[in-house]
Amino acid sequence: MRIPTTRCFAIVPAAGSGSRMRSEQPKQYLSLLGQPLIRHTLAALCASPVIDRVYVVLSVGDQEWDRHDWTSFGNRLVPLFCGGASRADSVLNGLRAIADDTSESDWVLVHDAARPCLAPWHIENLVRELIHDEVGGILAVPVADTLKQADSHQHIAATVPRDGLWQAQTPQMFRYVMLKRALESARNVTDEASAIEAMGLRPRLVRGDPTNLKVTYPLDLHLAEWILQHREEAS
Ligand SMILES: Nc1ccn([C@@H]2O[C@H](COP(=O)(O)OP(=O)(O)OP(=O)(O)O)[C@@H](O)[C@H]2O)c(=O)n1
Ligand SMILES: C[C@](O)(CO)[C@H](O)COP(=O)(O)O
Repeated sequence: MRIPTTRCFAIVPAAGSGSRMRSEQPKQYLSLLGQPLIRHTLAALCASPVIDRVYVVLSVGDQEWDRHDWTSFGNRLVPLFCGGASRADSVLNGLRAIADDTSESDWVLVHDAARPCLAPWHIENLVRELIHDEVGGILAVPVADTLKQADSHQHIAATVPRDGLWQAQTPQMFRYVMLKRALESARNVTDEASAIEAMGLRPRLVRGDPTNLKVTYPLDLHLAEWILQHREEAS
């Protein structure tokens, strides 16, 4: 793939506590095929020829990071101990921390540390589709199941038409200055795209696939292991 002249940086929010995983360790450090889960995520991003540098946003008190050897990634990987109370805070703190190393028009790909099965083609498809886009966009997958709206007694109140509904993933790719301004003015956003939407803009949906899952619950760790071991079959 032609390397874009505009630079692309990755920011990896990795300062969460993983409460839904119900594990002693923050889930980003749980063992996945003998390596900390986060190493798979960082390896996928650092191996990409279209990403110039990977910044991983760790919690200020992260005790785990320094127990591992990250030297194989060289200077392509930069840890930032500036995680915040929410994922959006962590991303914004990361953007502020790299202000001197980026230009306003650089692209930023925000990717969850908790998505270790990111494949090269996911990154390449996203960058190819968005590199000349006015706004940017996200990897996402069309909803496949029928969706039900629950009432307060967990009975079905309604069936939600799934036409046009997509499940958001990461990376989410926006220009540095647009994303920083959007997150500085947004309130209670779940992802970068919703901050951009709050500015009245419409990010593009780039089709991914379910293998780029977010490890949220214990079962997800086993699914991620299977995906990484059966990458060819799974794609
Ligand atoms: N204050 C936070 C919260 C989350 N994250 C990161 O955002 C990503 C996606 O969030 P999620 O899956 O919700 O992770 P956790 O918040 O750790 O999980 P939980 O909601 O179960 O506590 C994860 O890589 C997580 O480390 C972060 O950097 N800073
Ligand atoms: C950003 C994200 O992965 C898109 O699906 C998701 O919103 C993260 O949500 P979480 O609650 O922080 O896991």
